[in-house]
Amino acid sequence: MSRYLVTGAAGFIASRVSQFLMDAGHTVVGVDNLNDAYDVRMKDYRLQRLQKQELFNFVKMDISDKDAALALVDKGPYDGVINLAARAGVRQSVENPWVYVNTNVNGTLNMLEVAVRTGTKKFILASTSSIYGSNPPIPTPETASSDYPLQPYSATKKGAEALCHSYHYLHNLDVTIFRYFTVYGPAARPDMVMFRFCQWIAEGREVRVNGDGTQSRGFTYLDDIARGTILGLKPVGYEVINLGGHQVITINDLIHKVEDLVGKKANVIYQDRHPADVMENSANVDKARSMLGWEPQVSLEEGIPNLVNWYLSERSWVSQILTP
Ligand SMILES: NC(=O)c1ccc[n+]([C@@H]2O[C@H](COP(=O)([O-])OP(=O)(O)OC[C@H]3O[C@@H](n4cnc5c(N)ncnc54)[C@H](O)[C@@H]3O)[C@@H](O)[C@H]2O)c1
Repeated sequence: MSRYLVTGAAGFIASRVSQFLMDAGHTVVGVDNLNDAYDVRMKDYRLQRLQKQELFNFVKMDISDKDAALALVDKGPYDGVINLAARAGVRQSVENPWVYVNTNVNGTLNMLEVAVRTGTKKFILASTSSIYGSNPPIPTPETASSDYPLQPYSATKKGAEALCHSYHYLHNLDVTIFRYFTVYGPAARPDMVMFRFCQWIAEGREVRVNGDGTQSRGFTYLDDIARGTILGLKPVGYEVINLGGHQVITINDLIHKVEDLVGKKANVIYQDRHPADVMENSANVDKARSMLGWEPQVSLEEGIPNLVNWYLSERSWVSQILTP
């Protein structure tokens, strides 16, 4: 069985990736600094579930701290480093770009060093669809331009991707970069639209929508993303691969679906659209299909009820979670 270093392990995606790795019998060294980018109770919830399992070893640390990061060398060797820790989110990066550069660029550099210094052959980086800017071809292939990031978040991911390429070139590190499109599922990030809509509708709060709600998103279910990420552990050389859902839905239709499932009418307040928001996003996943044999399996018809039912079953505490 193998041993993987997973950063951001208390996070939405990395906690699921860690779970899937352990389900397959692998050991996970999970790293997270449990920062307060969003309500930390959500991170504690995910982490507690992982920490109940013997195959999980948690290290609380900041990946942007070089000395702390390099201490992970002594905890090696690893069969792969899966670097999913990041400051995520487009809008917050406009307000505090420094923390994004520290985590997403310096942190990735530190994890690349850990990989090289432990003789690790495989590195996975989480990147983002927002790297494609405001007007990419739809559905967006990996060949679409990512040369002109529109906010610091995308710019830091672009920098992280470039660092990965240099380590691949210099050290022959095998790298898979995943550009995830919008992800949703149980224990979702509270700053993202799916969680907010569930909470706001279920609790009778105002449902704030940026723009008129006609913008659409290709949502991808968490388990599909976690499965795809693990498929990316196979040797590929250096590849950038989209992982995204095959189904697109407008924000207004999403509200209607959640209303039906929760059994309450939403009190929708339409606000000005933020310039950092794109009108449409949807992934071309031909490359993931052909290189990894990956196919999204969970439809919105199945995935949205999974999230809403999770919310309702955990309502006693998730109703309190702060949604920025
Ligand atoms: N969720 C999405 O829709 C989405 C879309 C595109 C890309 N991504 C990328 O996928 C990855 C995972 O995203 P997520 O949605 O699970 O986010 P998340 O915020 O839930 O998870 C990230 C985790 O990393 C940890 N972290 C942040 N900075 C750290 C640091 N300096 N040191 C150690 N740990 C740190 C956080 O505490 C958090 O638990 C990120 O790289 C993100 O940019 C996510």
